[in-house]
Amino acid sequence: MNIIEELEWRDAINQQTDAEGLKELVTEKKISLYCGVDPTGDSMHIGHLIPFMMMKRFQLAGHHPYILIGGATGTIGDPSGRTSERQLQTMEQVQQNVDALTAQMQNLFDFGGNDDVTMVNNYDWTHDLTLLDFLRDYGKNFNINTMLAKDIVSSRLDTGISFTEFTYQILQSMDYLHLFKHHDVQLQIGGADQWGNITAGLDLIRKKEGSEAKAFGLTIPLMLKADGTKFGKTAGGAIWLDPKKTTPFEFFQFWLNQDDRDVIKYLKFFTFLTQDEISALAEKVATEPHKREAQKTLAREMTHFVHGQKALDEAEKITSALFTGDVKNLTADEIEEGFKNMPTFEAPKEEKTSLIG
Ligand SMILES: N[C@@H](Cc1ccc(O)cc1)C(=O)O
Repeated sequence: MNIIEELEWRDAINQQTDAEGLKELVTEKKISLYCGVDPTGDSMHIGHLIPFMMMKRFQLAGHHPYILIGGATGTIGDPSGRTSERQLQTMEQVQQNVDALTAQMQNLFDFGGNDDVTMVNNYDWTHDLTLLDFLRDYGKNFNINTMLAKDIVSSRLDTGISFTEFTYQILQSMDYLHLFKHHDVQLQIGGADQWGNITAGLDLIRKKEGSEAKAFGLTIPLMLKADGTKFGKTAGGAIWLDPKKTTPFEFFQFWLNQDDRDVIKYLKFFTFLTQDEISALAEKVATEPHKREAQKTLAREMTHFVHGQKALDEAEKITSALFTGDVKNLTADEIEEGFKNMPTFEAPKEEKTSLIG
């Protein structure tokens, strides 16, 4: 199974520009690929994590990921998936967020250690570009009609979109061109809402580098829950990677409480477990669902990946102490945290049948 076939098995592909071509390329050679994130906040949440988990899969298969932090694009703001204009952040805010996200990425990928990963910031090749060069070298290759037809823009035509946000797709396209030319990056991946930006980049590459240029795009599906509610959000808000915003115990509980109907989908999508390991867990969901083996494995794998072994041990310790009621070895803080984050189970509603009438 090559990496693309593996992603297909994991149901992790939404759209691809040339499925056969990409399969051929990844079997032929080790490629470089990239995915970007904008520093719009000081922490990623689990939604952001998804494309980077896919990058990690490529890396484990021997390919070379480039992680792009959008120090430039973050000063503009991607209009994708939004119904209204963003408020601009100050340059200082953007820089603080770049630092915070860089540190988080360093936790997930082992830079300078075993992981073969490169981190780049698009501010580096964007900040000294003059307005005239921008218009002559890049703007000239973008057709307004094509730009208007992209979902990102067309969905905003009623409410309005500034020239600044309208231009965002050009900035992201410049990144792909830059990485293609200077680092031989041949694939960009992103969430489902990135399709318009990714294909804009491919058009630019073909215009500047020739129609034969071998570059590809791939998006990852939007995660849906079986009960129809939004994945990754709880009553308390998003599930953050920053342990100060979502504690490792809360993070662990989030995964532990997934529905039987979703858990196998998430194991495939989020963990690095093999096909055989996941089939064995699917069997357990079917035969002994009360043991919640699949959920426990999901919670362990994810907490370990994001927070490491020590935090996982701690989360498991609080969970099992609360479960058995044996809390004497917990500190007051641990007990308080446990209770604060205890899942609330809704009692099944009794059917009321009226005896009269
Ligand atoms: N637009 C992407 C982030 C990004 C920025 C620059 C890029 O070159 C690529 C991706 C997002 O909002 O998720």
